[in-house]
Amino acid sequence: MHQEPESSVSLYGGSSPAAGQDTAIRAGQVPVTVYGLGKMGLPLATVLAEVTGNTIGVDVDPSVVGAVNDGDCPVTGEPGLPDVLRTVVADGSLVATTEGDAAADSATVHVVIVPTLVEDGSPDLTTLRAAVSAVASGLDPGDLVCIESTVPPGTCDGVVLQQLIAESDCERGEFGVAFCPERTASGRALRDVRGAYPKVVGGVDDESTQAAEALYDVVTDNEVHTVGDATTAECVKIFEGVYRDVNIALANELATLAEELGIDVFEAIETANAQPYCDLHRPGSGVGGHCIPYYPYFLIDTCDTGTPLLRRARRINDAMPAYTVGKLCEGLGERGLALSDATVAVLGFAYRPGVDETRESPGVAIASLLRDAGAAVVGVDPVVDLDTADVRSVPIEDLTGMDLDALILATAHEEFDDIDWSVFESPILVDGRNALDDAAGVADAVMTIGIGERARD
Ligand SMILES: NC(=O)C1=CN([C@@H]2O[C@H](COP(=O)(O)OP(=O)(O)OC[C@H]3O[C@@H](n4cnc5c(N)ncnc54)[C@H](O)[C@@H]3O)[C@@H](O)[C@H]2O)C=CC1
Ligand SMILES: CC(=O)N[C@@H]1[C@@H](OP(=O)(O)OP(=O)(O)OC[C@H]2O[C@@H](n3ccc(=O)[nH]c3=O)[C@H](O)[C@@H]2O)O[C@H](C(=O)O)[C@@H](O)[C@@H]1O
Repeated sequence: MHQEPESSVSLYGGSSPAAGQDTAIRAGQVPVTVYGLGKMGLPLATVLAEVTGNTIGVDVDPSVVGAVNDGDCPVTGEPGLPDVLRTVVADGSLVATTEGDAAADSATVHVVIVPTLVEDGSPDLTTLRAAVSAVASGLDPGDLVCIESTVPPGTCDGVVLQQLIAESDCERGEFGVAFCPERTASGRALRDVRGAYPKVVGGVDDESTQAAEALYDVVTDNEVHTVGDATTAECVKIFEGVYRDVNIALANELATLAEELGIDVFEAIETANAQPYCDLHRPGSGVGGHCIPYYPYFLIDTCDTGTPLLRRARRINDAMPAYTVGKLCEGLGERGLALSDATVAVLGFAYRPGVDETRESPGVAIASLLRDAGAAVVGVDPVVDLDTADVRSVPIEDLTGMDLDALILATAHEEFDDIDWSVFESPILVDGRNALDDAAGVADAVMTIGIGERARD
């Protein structure tokens, strides 16, 4: 499957001195297989192909594999990625396949970056285990397995390592396992993978850490931060995520206080953040994606130690879609209208601007609450194909001809900046992202999360 170098070089077990490993990686003597070619896996596989010249990408979705092998980029919204992908496919540095077992056979480095989702508050490692099974089928002594999927603490040591030993012919100590988290965000993935931030690596043993350090020293333009073990590295990634969730919850709570106090919370936040000891986040209609809303459960559900703050933050953020709908009800009530009699447009189903992802998305939750209350709902999103049965999807331009009682902005896509608000007959606007200041002059009522009545006047 991989290009057959004169001799494959293993990174684990000291078969080549550290100095030689860099050269071997760049010479294509370290064949790499990446499992998962999604929003993060494809940019990662592309960069690994750039630096190793000998990378295979595995995905279970034949359409993804087909597109990649045609040199087409199935991941949207990533500046620069289509061109780099086309180049590494054309020169043979990257080949995609659905055949995980075969791709594992010829690799000496295996990088796993498949989804780790949460079902009913519990982390679901089914997909991770499936990818690890493919790795096990081709695992050889000297191989290195790097887990980049975000996982609960203890997964590399307690799940991945054990599964590899059970499902391969290798013993502990013959191969390496390291956790090497992706500190990457959609929309800037290529830049982030190449080294916007230091790369963290932590192995199940010192040799794994050193082997992973050798690999990522070649991949990142930034530093490689080694930590004591894989569990510490897993915690680094999750701590970053729960820090964000808790701080967004704080911002959301302060926003509701600001409305009672009649101030503009954004002015207060911006002013407070002007000194280095404060980093208040932004309040809004909710917290979406398959990362930030999920990561707290990687601690809540897997640790015995109580996590009341993480739980409370999740409840506060999960309540923001209902809070947003509640503001609409207030506005409709002032006109003697009930939600069940209203026609409402929800602007934004993606969880954040420009990203084609709706998991845990606030806009989706808001539309569902509106429908449950009997409202007629239309949805508008420039990047997401709305295929929910109960929400009629309309292009932005069709909004102007519609008889709408209200519009709710759930996600501030830049395309919404061009909406001519003057064409609407005095609708109620609920601004979930403080992004509609242009509309204030024309809409009858703009109700912004975090801005009180007095501050609006
Ligand atoms: N999306 C993001 O902003 C970030 C995600 N991450 C982490 O990266 C991991 C992947 O996330 P995304 O790339 O966003 O997911 P995604 O949902 O965009 O892509 C996942 C890809 O994996 C494929 N796949 C599923 N099972 C597979 C298997 N057994 N073998 C091979 N491929 C398989 C799917 O077909 C899909 O193409 C997750 O653990 C996430 O926590 C980390 C940092 C940022
Ligand atoms: C700690 C951190 O900043 N993590 C980043 C995060 O990226 P992600 O794509 O999930 O976007 P995000 O900006 O965190 O937004 C998540 C959700 O939270 C909302 N959000 C975000 C920031 C904020 O101040 N207020 C707020 O309401 C967004 O609207 C969105 O619905 O999660 C990524 C991940 O780990 O998957 C991670 O790589 C990214 O660096």
